[in-house]
Amino acid sequence: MKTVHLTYPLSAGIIRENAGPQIAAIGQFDGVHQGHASVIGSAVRLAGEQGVPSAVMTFHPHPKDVMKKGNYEGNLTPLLEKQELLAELGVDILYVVEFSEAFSKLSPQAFVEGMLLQLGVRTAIVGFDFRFGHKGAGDANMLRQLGGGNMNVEIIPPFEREGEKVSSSSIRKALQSGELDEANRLLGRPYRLRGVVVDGDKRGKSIGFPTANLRLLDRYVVPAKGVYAVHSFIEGEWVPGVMNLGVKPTFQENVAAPSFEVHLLDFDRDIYGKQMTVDLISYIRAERKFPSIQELITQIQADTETAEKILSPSP
Ligand SMILES: Cc1cc2nc3c(=O)[nH]c(=O)nc-3n(C[C@H](O)[C@H](O)[C@H](O)COP(=O)(O)O)c2cc1C
Ligand SMILES: Nc1ncnc2c1ncn2[C@@H]1O[C@H](COP(=O)(O)OP(=O)(O)O)[C@@H](O)[C@H]1O
Repeated sequence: MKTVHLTYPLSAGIIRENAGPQIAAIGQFDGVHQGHASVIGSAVRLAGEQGVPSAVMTFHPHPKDVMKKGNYEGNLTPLLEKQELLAELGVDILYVVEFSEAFSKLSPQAFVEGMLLQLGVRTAIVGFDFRFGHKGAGDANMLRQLGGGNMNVEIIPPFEREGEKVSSSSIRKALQSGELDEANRLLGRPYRLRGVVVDGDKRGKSIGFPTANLRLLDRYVVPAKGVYAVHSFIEGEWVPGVMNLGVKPTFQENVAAPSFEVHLLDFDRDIYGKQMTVDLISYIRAERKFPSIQELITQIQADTETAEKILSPSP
C-alpha cells in the first residue's frame, strides 16, 4: 500500500502522479472496526472486480481534534496503526488529507470537484452516516448528486452486532469504562498501543517486578486505569505480560497523567529505548492504593498468575 499525503487544492504534480480510475472508500475510520472493514472491504472487492486500484481517503489530524482545539481525547488507531490495518485489508492507496481549519470550511462541491473528481474516483464508497464539507453540510446523497455522471456512490448500511450499531464512540466508551472484552469484540481484534520503553522510577526491579514504562508514539484513547493481561511485541517476538495502567497510588498522590508499564513474564533483558507493541487481551482488576508495599507485591504476584492463565494457549 502506498500512502499519499494530500492538501487542498491538489497540486498539478499530485494529480499527475495519482489520477486514474480508482475506487475510494472515504471516512475517518478511527478504530478500523468491523463496520469500517465492511465499507473498506466493499471498495477493495469492487476495485478487484474492475481491475483498478482500491483507495481509502481519510483525514489527519482527526477533524474533532482540529475543531475542539486540543480537547480531543485521542485516537483508537493513530495514523501508524491505521496504515498497518488498511494494508492488511488489501487497500492499494491511502490518501491522508491534511485537515485544517481552512479545509473544514470547504464546501461539499469543492471537495467533490477539487479532490475526488480530480483524482479520477470512479466509485466513492461511504458509510450510511457519512458527512462532509463545511459544518457537515454534505451527506451521502449529496455526494451522489455532486458526482453526477462522473462518479458513482455506494452507501453501506450500518454494521450491527447483536442488534447494535458498531461505532467508534461505543468502542471508546467501552475502553474507558474497563469493558475491554466488549471493545475488543467491536474492534474485531485486541486494542493495540505502541510506544518506546523509557526510564521509570527504578522501583520495579527492587520489588521483584521490573516494568517497561512506555512513552506512547501517538495520542491514543486511554483505557480505564487498572491491570491488564497483554501480549507485547518486543525485539521481534511476542511475549506475554501484565500491564499496569495507572498513577501508582501506593507510592504517589495527585498524579494526573497515567503511566503504561508492562512486566513481561519470564523475561530478563534490557529493552530501554526499544519500540514495543502492546495488545490488551483482558482486563484483570482496577488499580488500588495498598496499605503496604508487601501487600502490593503479593497482589502483583497474583496478577501475574492470572495473566499467565489467561494468556497460555489452551491445550
Ligand atoms: C501487575 C501490576 C499491578 C500493579 N498494580 C498496582 C496497584 O494496584 N496500585 C499501585 O499503586 N501500583 C500498582 N502497580 C505499579 C507498581 O507500583 C509499579 O510497577 C512500581 O512502582 C514500579 O514503578 P517504576 O517502573 O516506575 O519503577 C502495579 C504494577 C504491576 C506490574
Ligand atoms: N521481565 C521484564 N519486564 C519488563 N522489563 C524488564 C524485564 N526484565 C528486564 N527489564 C528491563 O528493566 C526495565 C524496568 O526496570 P525497573 O526497575 O522497573 O525500572 P524503570 O523504573 O526504569 O522502569 C525495563 O525497561 C527493561 O529494560
